[in-house]
Amino acid sequence: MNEQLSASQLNAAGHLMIGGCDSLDLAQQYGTPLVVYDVSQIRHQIRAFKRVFEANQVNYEVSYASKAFAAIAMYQVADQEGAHVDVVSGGEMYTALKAGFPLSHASFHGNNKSYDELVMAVKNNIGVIVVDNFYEIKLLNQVLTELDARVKVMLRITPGISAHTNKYIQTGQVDSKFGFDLESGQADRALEAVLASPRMTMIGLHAHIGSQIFELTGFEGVANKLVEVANHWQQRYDYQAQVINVGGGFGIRYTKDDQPLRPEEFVDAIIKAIKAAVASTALEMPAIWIEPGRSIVGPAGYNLYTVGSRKDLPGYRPFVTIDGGMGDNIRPALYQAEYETVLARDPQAPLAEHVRLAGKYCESGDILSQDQALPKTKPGDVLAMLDTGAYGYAMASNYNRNPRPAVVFAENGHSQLVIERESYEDLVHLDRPYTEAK
Ligand SMILES: Cc1ncc(COP(=O)(O)O)c(C=O)c1O
Ligand SMILES: N[C@@H](CCCC[NH3+])C(=O)O
Repeated sequence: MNEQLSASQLNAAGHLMIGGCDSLDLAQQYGTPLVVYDVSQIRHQIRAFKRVFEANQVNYEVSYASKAFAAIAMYQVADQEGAHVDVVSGGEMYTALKAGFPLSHASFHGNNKSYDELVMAVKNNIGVIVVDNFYEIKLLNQVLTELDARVKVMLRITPGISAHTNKYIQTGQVDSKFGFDLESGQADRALEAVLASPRMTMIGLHAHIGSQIFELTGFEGVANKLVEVANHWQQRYDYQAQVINVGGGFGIRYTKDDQPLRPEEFVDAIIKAIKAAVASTALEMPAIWIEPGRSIVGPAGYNLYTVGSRKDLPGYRPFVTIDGGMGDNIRPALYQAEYETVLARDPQAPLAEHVRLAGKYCESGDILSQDQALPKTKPGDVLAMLDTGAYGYAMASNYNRNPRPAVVFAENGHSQLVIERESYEDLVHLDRPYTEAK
């Protein structure tokens, strides 16, 4: 059986179970394509992160990077688990507010926050704004003056560390579009500007080097770099950072070729690196914040699809086509991301062939998997793609005017629809007829 599944995930009939629910029943009840989250896996990972901090006796926040999957239900689960969240847009903030998530427990990120978004954040008592650039410092000062308000801020630093990951998801290299550069002195000037603002309370510094990272060295590098900056700021400006936020990026296992550490092992190493670095300075130990997205929701997510057409060509790997594709998961087309897929009614069935799993979109690049070993399949079979919970639904589109799938949360044998499937009516809801201009 696929190594990413455990025997406990099969029921007596041999079907794949997700959150204690039979995946075939879920496909039947809610239709496909369907995104299903095993909620207890989400909770389990948040708790595992918290335990590492507690074992190391440091103050902390586990800030769920909600861009990985944002929905009212997800913000509710984050809140139930006492997680902090990171939001990157007015839309994520709005969704969190609708979920009743206290924005005072959220950080607001982004390299081009708009005036309206800053107003929204400040009016709703955002916990902290992670300031990215000089334009934002000016705009935020303006907003704070107009609203006669104060806000906590952190500065996002570009640490000059290139993570070994797809270049589209690297963010820590010197010429990244995010954050203040250290070498050129931008970061110092940003600190001066923030300390000079009577309305901003500077609480700490942030860096994020990228996503789906497997090596510890990048994380240890960023930990050391942030302590070095904090130390420099204390010596030069008498400013003591209360928080060091190392971002997220902990890699997860998508296929058998991926052998990452457990997410909490990355964090343990980061905490130890920060503690050791701080011990060699006169700094007081700051709180450590992390911003995991993928590692919290990725492994908890499954995409269920129904098999339709098939194309066989002598000498070529066959195409097995499912009822979804790049509209519900752009990652294979965008990053050559790979996934494992199993036959939901019998993940243990002997593998019979290698196929290309094709999507239904009008695009040659719409291949979810270039080489997937599967048992013999037939139209109507349900396939379960594993570990799709991060940046799948979150990056879904309506390309070809295909409605986006439904999302279901499954836990302890119960399932609940948390995002409805889009209807054709939803697709035209915002359209307005055009009257020819004469
Ligand atoms: C600032 C920031 N924090 C956290 C994350 C979450 O990263 P990941 O989902 O890889 O944990 C990202 C995305 O890469 C990010 O840009
Ligand atoms: N969307 C990317 C990760 C980018 C994270 C955002 N900073 C992915 O699917 O891997």
